[in-house]
Amino acid sequence: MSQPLLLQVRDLSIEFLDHGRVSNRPVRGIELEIGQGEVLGVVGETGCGKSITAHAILGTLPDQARATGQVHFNGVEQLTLPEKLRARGRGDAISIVFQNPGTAFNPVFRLGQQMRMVLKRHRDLRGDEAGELIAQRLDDVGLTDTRRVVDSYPHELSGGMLQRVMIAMALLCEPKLLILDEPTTALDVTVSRQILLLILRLQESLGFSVLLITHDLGVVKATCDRVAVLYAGRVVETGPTDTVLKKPEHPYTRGLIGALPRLSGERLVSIAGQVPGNFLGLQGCAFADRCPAVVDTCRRTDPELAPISPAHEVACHRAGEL
Ligand SMILES: Nc1ncnc2c1ncn2[C@@H]1O[C@H](COP(=O)(O)OP(=O)(O)OP(=O)(O)O)[C@@H](O)[C@H]1O
Repeated sequence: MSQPLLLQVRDLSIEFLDHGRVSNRPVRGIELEIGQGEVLGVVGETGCGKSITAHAILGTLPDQARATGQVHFNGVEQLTLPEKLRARGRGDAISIVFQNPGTAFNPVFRLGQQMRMVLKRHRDLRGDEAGELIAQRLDDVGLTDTRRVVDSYPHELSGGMLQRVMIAMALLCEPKLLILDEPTTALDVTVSRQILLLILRLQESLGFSVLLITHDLGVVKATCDRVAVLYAGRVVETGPTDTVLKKPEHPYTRGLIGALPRLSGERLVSIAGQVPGNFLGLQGCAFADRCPAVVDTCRRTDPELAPISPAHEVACHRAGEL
């Protein structure tokens, strides 16, 4: 990576506790890096630990969860910081846009009021100054009838418009990192595409970094500089998007690529089997039961993430052989 590092996640593990005992370990030693102005895609099937990793980075894990490892943001370790000092608490550092805009807003306040509350809390801005910035951000996201938008309640706008407002709101405090958790899953294909292109355009002009969580490699291909493929709470392959998609080394990544829709109309090949329901007590490689290239070693030892070429890392005993 050529850019200076903005986010570095080292050996992040997350456990859930039930009556003082560990009931699940959905994240098991995740490693991620994002450079300044870079777009990183985090991809994997449902239940692989994508969202919960984002919550650990933000410092918004549920009370019964415990995170270990390191999350360095701008060189400052976040996991051990008091809540108020965390990057998330400052508003100008990390913002998040969730999948479902319908539940992200307070239904009883007009959208303009909600945006003003954000500016007052995080930037101590109010009055005309706040109004101008809100109008500018709404214009940036393609909502030109700003008066109507700020006077609306959330239920008065379409899903696509609300998603744009959510992006505008997330950018009000000029974050250095924008986390997008399946930002367009709830939208139809055309609107989803417009929103992703919009985010990329804003990312280029405003210069923030993006962590894009998705289960769709097609979206990663169209938008991300680098990609990290997650399986059962671990990164199994990571590298520049072009390299990983053209020369995938992990059988799981190959499976995800095989499941992408083709223009040629070829039949989709989905990966047989399912992600394990609970990752506690897993032995060996978590993908072994679904892997077409499994050998004995895979069932005994969990492979480490290791470089296979500059900037391209894979956690597979068979990497380079297949
Ligand atoms: N509040 C919770 N209590 C207990 N376990 C949880 C909780 N939230 C998440 N988990 C566990 O963490 C696992 C990973 O969840 P996560 O939401 O991060 O998956 P994901 O990869 O983002 O999936 P999706 O694409 O469906 O959002 C879940 O399968 C579940 O076992």
